Amino acid sequence: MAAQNDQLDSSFNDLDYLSGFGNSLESEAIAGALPRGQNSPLLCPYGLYAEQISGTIKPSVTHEPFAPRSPSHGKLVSEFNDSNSVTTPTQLRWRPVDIPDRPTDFIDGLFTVCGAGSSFLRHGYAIHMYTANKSMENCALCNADGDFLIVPQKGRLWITTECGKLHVSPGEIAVLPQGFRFSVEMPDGPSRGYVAEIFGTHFQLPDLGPIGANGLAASRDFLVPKAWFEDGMRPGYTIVQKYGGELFTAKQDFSPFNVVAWHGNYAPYKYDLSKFCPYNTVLVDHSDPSINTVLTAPTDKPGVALLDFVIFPPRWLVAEHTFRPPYYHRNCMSEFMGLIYGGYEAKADGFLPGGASLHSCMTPHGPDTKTYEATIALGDEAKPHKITNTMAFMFESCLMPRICLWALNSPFRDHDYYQCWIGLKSHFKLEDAAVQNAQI
Ligand SMILES: O=C(O)Cc1cc(O)ccc1O
Ligand SMILES: [Fe+2]
Repeated sequence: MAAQNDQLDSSFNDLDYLSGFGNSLESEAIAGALPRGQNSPLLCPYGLYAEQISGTIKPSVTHEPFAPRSPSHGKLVSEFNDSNSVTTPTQLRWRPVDIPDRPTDFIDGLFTVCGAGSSFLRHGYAIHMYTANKSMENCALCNADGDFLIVPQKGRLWITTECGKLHVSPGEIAVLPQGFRFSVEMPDGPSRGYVAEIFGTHFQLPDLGPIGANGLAASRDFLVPKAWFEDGMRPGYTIVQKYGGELFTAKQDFSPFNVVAWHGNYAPYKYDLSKFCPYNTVLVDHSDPSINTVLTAPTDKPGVALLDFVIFPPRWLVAEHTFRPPYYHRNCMSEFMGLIYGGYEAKADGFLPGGASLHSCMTPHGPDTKTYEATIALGDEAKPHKITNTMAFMFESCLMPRICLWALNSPFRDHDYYQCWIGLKSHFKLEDAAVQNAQI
């Protein structure tokens, strides 16, 4: 490899970021590299090419034609229909999927669980998971279908993008908008995580409404990489293009991470979930989980999300004479849940870090029997209580998901999930009601 930034090997240590959500930013790895006063000068500084999305040493078009990737991947879906997925209103749950022993990088380890709509029609979403153990080598992924929101559950991800480097640990998330080329290193080896992909829109911060100016995720905690580039020949470098859920490859002889400077408000970013400032009830009742929305991808209907990313972080539970765990419910949104670490307040067992559950539109769900009974046994004596060591999350959509067959038939599927509610007994006391009514 020829001339590169000095700190290539240590470049993920002590990374410095730009900050702010949706801000127009600019970054130069070499001072003076950004064209000033215009975007397309006849000659750019230092002999660079200007390119929309990036300002590069060589434009990204200089590659050989794309061809279907071999071996084909086969487990990524971006248009959900009866050729690749099925529907069921049944409550679904999965144990954490084992991380393979065979060398598997982020691309090979990625598989779709469920989703709705179509990347071709620019409306919908896909929920994927990955289990992998090795860095992508001499290749970069470019997703033409949509934006990726990556939630690592195990193992750090060192992500090189055309805008620079992001160092993402479990407990943090990264968003890689449509069209950016990126490469994922896995410094910890065995790694697992969740990915929400949205078609046709981008994530926003939720409107804070009556909360006012402060709270939930703060704009300044979203971190954007600083420009970083590498120069020189990289023979046999592969660009993997995800297009319509299929993967295509094209060869080029240089690294795509050759962007010396960039500006604009379209950039990858990361966010540390521990920075989230949760709001909740301070007297009675249980809030709708949308109160804990970190990011939302809207539809054209105000207030109806294509995909909300909601978290259940450590927090105080203080509500009086209230059933504090999530209430029993069925609702118009479909809820995919994952657990990054710890336990989840509605499930005493069976919902494990790295596992997942899906409760689709109008499918009833809620706390398992053990959680219900423990809550009732504690009764109204429950003091303010802090739930700690927990980070669960939900991808919630107004579109009804179809489920990929490999997820439905997975050996990690918990076929006994329904048993967690079967023991819920009727506590209805008809005699008490009769006595009370007689007294009136
Ligand atoms: O179903 C779930 O566990 C998610 C959820 C949590 C909560 O606190 C209230 C409603 C809800 O859907
Ligand atoms: Fe729910």
